[in-house]
Amino acid sequence: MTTIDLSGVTKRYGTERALDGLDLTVEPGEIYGFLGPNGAGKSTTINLVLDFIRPTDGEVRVFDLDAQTNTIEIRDRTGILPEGVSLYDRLTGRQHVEFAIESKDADDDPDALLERVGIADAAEKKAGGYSKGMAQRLMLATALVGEPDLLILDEPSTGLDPNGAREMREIIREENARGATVFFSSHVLGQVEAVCDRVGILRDGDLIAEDTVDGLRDSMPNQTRLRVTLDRIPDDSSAALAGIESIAGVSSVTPEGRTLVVACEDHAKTTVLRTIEEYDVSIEDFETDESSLEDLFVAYTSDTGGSAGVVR
Ligand SMILES: Nc1ncnc2c1ncn2[C@@H]1O[C@H](COP(=O)(O)OP(=O)(O)OP(=O)(O)O)[C@@H](O)[C@H]1O
Repeated sequence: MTTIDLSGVTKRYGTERALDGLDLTVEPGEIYGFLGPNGAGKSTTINLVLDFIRPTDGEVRVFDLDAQTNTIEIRDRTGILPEGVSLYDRLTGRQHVEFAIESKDADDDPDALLERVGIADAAEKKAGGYSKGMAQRLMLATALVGEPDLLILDEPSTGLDPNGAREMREIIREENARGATVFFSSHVLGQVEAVCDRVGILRDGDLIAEDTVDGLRDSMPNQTRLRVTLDRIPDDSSAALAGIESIAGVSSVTPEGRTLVVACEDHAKTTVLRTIEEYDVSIEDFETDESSLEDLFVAYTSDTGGSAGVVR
């Protein structure tokens, strides 16, 4: 059985093509991270899986069932954390969970679910008064109702503080250990890197890379991250950043106080160091480390970035 199977899926909105012949397979028991910049087509894919929208072309199957003809069974077996909050302001947290339990004909304990997502204290509070993070936690509680076979999480860390994001990762792992398949979309990469078995990178409606995080790293062996500490911030720091960013092989430059973090191909390292010194600053220290998924993501999805190619 395959949990999610899209084959040759194209979705057009008028003349806009959101997906372009997408083939995507998620196996049972996987935690699959679906990455892509804004507008890449992630939410469109999720909406197709749940039959909220229909493909212009191609086939969408979930649990080996046709997404269009077996929608109710698919939704019954799936827990969904949609992008953006959709709560009823006048209902309390517990009422939301109770409603989800009733709709799924499940027998979960609403208080246990609220406790699990860390908002037991706010069970009686109306959702209209929830903070963004609390709202996101409540939506997660409703997604967990009925021990779904598939959890679909669209940008799950939205609105969460670092603690909330860590707790979200723990819940994802627990759900997976129970047997759930997890499919989540994100452009926040730390989340994905920490929990995913496999990652697919979507760009302009096309899956441009798909592998384990380690596999993606191996496919770009020359990609490293350079941390350069300067004696001071250059006078014209934006010109310095632009100058470094324009070097061939550099995919991103991030200033962290007096330290510059540069994701680049190996061969560009010397040019990066030389270019930095042109801005009248001295390099106090530098170190290189293995590229993070974030660097790979930038390299894959930016027009200027590195030598990223298609690895599928
Ligand atoms: N209802 C719609 N009508 C017209 N165009 C749409 C509609 N929904 C999405 N699109 C377009 O389809 C493309 C893919 O959008 P989608 O929302 O799937 O991207 P995404 O990867 O989820 O982005 P984000 O990370 O910003 O949520 C975008 O170019 C978007 O403008």
